[in-house]
Amino acid sequence: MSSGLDWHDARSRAAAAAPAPVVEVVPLDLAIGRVLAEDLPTPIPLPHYASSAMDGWAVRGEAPWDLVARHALGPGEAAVIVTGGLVPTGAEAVLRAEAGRVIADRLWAVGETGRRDVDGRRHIRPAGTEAAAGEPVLHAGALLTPPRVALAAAAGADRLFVRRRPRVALVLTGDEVVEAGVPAPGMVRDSFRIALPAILDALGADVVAIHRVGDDTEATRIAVGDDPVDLVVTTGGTGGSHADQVRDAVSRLGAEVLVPSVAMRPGGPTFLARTPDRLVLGLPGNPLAAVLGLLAVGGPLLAAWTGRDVRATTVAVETPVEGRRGTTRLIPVAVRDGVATPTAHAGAAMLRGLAAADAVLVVPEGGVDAGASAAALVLPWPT
Ligand SMILES: Nc1nc2c(c(=O)[nH]1)N[C@H]1C(S)=C(S)[C@@H](COP(=O)(O)OP(=O)(O)OC[C@H]3O[C@@H](n4cnc5c(N)ncnc54)[C@H](O)[C@@H]3O)O[C@H]1N2
Ligand code: MOO
Repeated sequence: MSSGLDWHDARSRAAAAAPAPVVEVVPLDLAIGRVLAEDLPTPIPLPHYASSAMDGWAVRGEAPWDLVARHALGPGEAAVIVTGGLVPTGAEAVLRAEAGRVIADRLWAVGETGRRDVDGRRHIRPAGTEAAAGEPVLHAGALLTPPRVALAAAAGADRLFVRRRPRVALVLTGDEVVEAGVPAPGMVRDSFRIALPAILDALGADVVAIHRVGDDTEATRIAVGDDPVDLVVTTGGTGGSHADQVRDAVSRLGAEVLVPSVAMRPGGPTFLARTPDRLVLGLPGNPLAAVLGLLAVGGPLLAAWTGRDVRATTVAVETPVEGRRGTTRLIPVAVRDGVATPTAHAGAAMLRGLAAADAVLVVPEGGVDAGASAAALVLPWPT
């Protein structure tokens, strides 16, 4: 395996490989977590009619008022109104229920509160105070959080134009991999079938097919090209030994290699290629190496593809972290009060280090001094 492409270059190339977004229309309940593809102007002002902010009476003119049941008030008239109710034309204020009293069919304002409600022309929410008709209330590229979808609903939307999530097939390679139970010596229990779809989901993509193949180039070629997907993520078989058939399989599909390997450790054998009809992200078989390859290269690819931000942060380190010449080191860290501590058992073939981590420290070749800050990848799952 060559030393690989520089970490930053690999990530830039991955981001640049993202295809133009495909737009689809989804109902509001399926829009949460998606990225809006077009600006959303509200067709109506928000609120779209003058409404009451309190339960009480809409009033016009001075007390006492005659109570009427009409949607137009003359001077000296009042009508019962509830919170959110349509304010009658001519109304100048809403007198709160607790600040008015009806005596012999006539309404009076009570006390200082009543006087303030009326004199201050209070508790009427005029139309258009939140947005004018035609004003965009959400912009293309917005991640559709629950309040943003609620805002779209308030503007009368039933469906939204969103970016389609990339469809992904997983191709898990390895003669020695078993999918259930306790593995015999020489066999390993699969780490990826459950974890990778969940991580890809968090990165904004949908795993729609999963293949298991042995260490066989032709079977791998067929599996990689099999499904109508946008991206294939493979595991194992990247390392350059005689059993590492994934690169050969992808080249048989006429692939252009975009990232041949990355100068990072672990995860260096990660590659990204483009066949005529799909992208292929090749992850190493070692579990930690695979997940870090996915975050390091798949992260910027899928961020650019789905219109989300690459999630990164900075953390401080208490003890110096050594760099490694020509390589970016990736170190799972626990983070407490902004200070990162490497987790134990973080070998490329292990999982405990990542299982205990809150972030992944990105150590440049010069290392990180004690007390200094360094970049860290944010893990796309709750920690
Ligand atoms: N001669 C060389 N050997 C290796 C090199 C190299 O450059 N030259 N690179 C090393 C590095 S770094 C890594 S990382 C691995 C990459 O390995 P592969 O991508 O080829 O993966 P495999 O050889 O198929 O498997 C490696 C390891 O991972 C285990 N594995 C595979 N699939 C799974 C799975 N689904 N769940 C859990 N574990 C899995 C597999 O059993 C092996 O133990 O190569 C180094 N060697
Ligand atoms: O880079 Mo490998 O990914 O060390 O295990």
